[in-house]
Amino acid sequence: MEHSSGPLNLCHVLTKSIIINRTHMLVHATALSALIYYRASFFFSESKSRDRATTLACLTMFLAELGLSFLWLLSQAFRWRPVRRTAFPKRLPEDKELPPIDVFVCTADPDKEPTVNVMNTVVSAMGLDYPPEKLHVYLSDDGGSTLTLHGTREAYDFARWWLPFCKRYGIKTRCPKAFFKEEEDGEGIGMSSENEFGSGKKIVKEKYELFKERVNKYRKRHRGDSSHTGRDHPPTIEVIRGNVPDEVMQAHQDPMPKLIHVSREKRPSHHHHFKVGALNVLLRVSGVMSNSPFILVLDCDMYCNDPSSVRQAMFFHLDPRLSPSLMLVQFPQMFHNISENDIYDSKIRRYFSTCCVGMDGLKGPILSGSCSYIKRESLYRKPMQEGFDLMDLKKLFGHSNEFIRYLWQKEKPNRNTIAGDSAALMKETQVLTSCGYENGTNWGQEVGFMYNSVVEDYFTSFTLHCKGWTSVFYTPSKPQFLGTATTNLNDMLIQGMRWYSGLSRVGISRFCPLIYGSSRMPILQSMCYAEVSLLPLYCLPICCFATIPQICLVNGISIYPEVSSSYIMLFAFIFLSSLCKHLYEVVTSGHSVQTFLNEQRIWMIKSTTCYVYGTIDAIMTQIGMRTASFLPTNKVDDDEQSKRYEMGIFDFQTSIMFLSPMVTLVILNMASFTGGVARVLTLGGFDKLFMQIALSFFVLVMSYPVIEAMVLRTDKGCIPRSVTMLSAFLSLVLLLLGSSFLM
Ligand SMILES: O=c1ccn([C@@H]2O[C@H](COP(=O)(O)OP(=O)(O)O[C@H]3O[C@H](CO)[C@@H](O)[C@H](O)[C@H]3O)[C@@H](O)[C@H]2O)c(=O)[nH]1
Ligand SMILES: [Mn+2]
Repeated sequence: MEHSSGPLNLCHVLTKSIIINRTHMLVHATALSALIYYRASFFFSESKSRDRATTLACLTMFLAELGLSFLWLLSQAFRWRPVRRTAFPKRLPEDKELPPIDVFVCTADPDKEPTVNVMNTVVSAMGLDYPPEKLHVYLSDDGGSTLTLHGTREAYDFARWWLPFCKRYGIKTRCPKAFFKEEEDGEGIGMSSENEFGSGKKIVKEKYELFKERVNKYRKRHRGDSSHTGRDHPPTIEVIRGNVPDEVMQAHQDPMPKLIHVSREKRPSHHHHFKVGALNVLLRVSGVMSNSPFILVLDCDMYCNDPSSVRQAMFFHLDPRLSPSLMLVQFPQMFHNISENDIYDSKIRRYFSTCCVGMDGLKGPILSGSCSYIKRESLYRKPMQEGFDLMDLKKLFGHSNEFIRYLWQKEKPNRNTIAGDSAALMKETQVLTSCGYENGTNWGQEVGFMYNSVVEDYFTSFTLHCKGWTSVFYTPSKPQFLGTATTNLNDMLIQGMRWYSGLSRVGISRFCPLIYGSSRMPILQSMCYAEVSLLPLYCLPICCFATIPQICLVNGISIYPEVSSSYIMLFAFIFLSSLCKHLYEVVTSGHSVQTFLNEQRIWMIKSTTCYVYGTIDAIMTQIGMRTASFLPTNKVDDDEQSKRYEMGIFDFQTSIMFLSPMVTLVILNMASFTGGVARVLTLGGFDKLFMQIALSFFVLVMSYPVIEAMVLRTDKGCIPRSVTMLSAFLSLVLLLLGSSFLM
């Protein structure tokens, strides 16, 4: 479907990065081999100076070093062949040749996900720069809330004013909330309010305020009067027509994209599989309503910031060189509420600028759950797979003949675009959204988005990559989507715990990427998947590094080479080489040294909190002692917390479960650093203990915000005295236990 001569897009291999990365890999790997040789030879040498304590401590550290080296090795797959993509907008086919699109927006909890914000996402999706008759927006409401349904109707009414306004004046920011904020901040398109645009803007602003007011009024009036809950409700499907009768809207007869509200049936007796269950329901409902070959998946907070994203995705999906095996085009998740300092690494820079870019040069990035244009067919079968008989299809997809009839849209795309909500069609959708529909089928196992992990995005794209599909990562200069990032420690750690539990669950299951993936995809691609799923395992070496050298230091046990030995250079080199490489990656991705420090610190914090709990949770879920859970992340701002975040001040208002391990380790390092310095001053042995003193010092420098919140701060975000006392006690116990174990 190429329009004019030349391809729709190009993929550039980043040669300079490749040379630097591979050279660094070679040098660093050589140094690591030397370290392994040094440690191993220690155990095989016949030294008299070796006592039980030193052997035990050195053995544990050796295992920790091996663990770190293994994870480092896996992470090199991302650095092997990074690429960048460009596209040629002028070569895209004309509108009439473009395929239809279904947009899936998921929401679950009107308390944590404010309805007005969800509707902003919905309206921004309706505003995508695409022929309206080819665009269908499906909103999944997992909470089964009448507020969301009411809000959707109101949003549709508002969109009737908003979309023509955007079209008329070429407005690029089609999320109303973002548009009005830009205008307030003086970043808008800057026409005076005297002219036609000004009066048009005044009208839509009034309509927007009215829309917000009506939604909020409804929320107040109907709070708590619903007879059903988020876990127990019947299905409802509604093709939205708005609250205002059509004749009132005479002036706005422009064709509008279809908006469909879907709330699947949920019963306590049936596992609903959280977001991924909702996505599979949308897949079926849209399958009988519009059945578009491409699907944009959005979280309810991820609004479309650039209406052209859909066309940008088509540069790849319509490219005949890529298209036969291309399952998805992933845009980076970006966030509108990140402060300059970004103390919690809410941007997840490493993932989007190193991992995704690196995987793009292999078989393609992991699905990120949002901001991705997915090919419907990829969720149904392997690339180019033919030959199913009807019984096979029913076993895979369930008993709906209607759904199966429209399954292979490829032969005749767009044959079932919503003509109206005829009674028969509505009845069919009720069947498809019922909670028992999937019984005895292969939904979530063979077809659709995959169950078995709360990180459905990761696991779905893993299985699809295993089946031979590929994906593309594309980062245009303007952020295509903007979401709400977690900007306080508590939300970040809770979200992290869910992610790392879901990821480790895959890592420890039969789908472990290194085993299951390596025979089904190139080894480098499976290493990337493995690194992501085993990421929480960083907790093991990091917790060793934060305790063992320190306990040994207090006891005068040396576990590193002496300052006078040349081997100390080896340890120093490995330490500096990994820090420098990280710094290089941060700086070349356009970030500051401060970002580098923040990322290091957050990595340490996560390693001692959510990586640990995530792994424990995954193990318990795997052996059946727990059931998986997915509490939606809070998307409501707390003013005081937001202020602290903006100022770059850590907010430690979180549970004791997260605080105590972190604070315990910091206190242990404080104690060992002071004890160690006192020891070398009085008893000598600086030469032997220097590395351990330096390590404790490094941990303390990186943990400065924790120390400050413990010792100096008294505001609401500080670390409570009780936690400090408990942690001091725990670190004493740790020190005594460790010492007695070693002695
Ligand atoms: O039972 C549920 C729970 C959540 N959601 C929706 O899922 C989306 C993502 O949930 P959120 O709470 O924002 O989780 P995050 O951790 O921020 O989401 C990231 O991680 C998820 C995997 O854990 C991915 O699905 C997301 O796309 C990705 O942005 C939201 O729109 C929710 O409304 C549901 O529809 N049903
Ligand atoms: Mn989210």
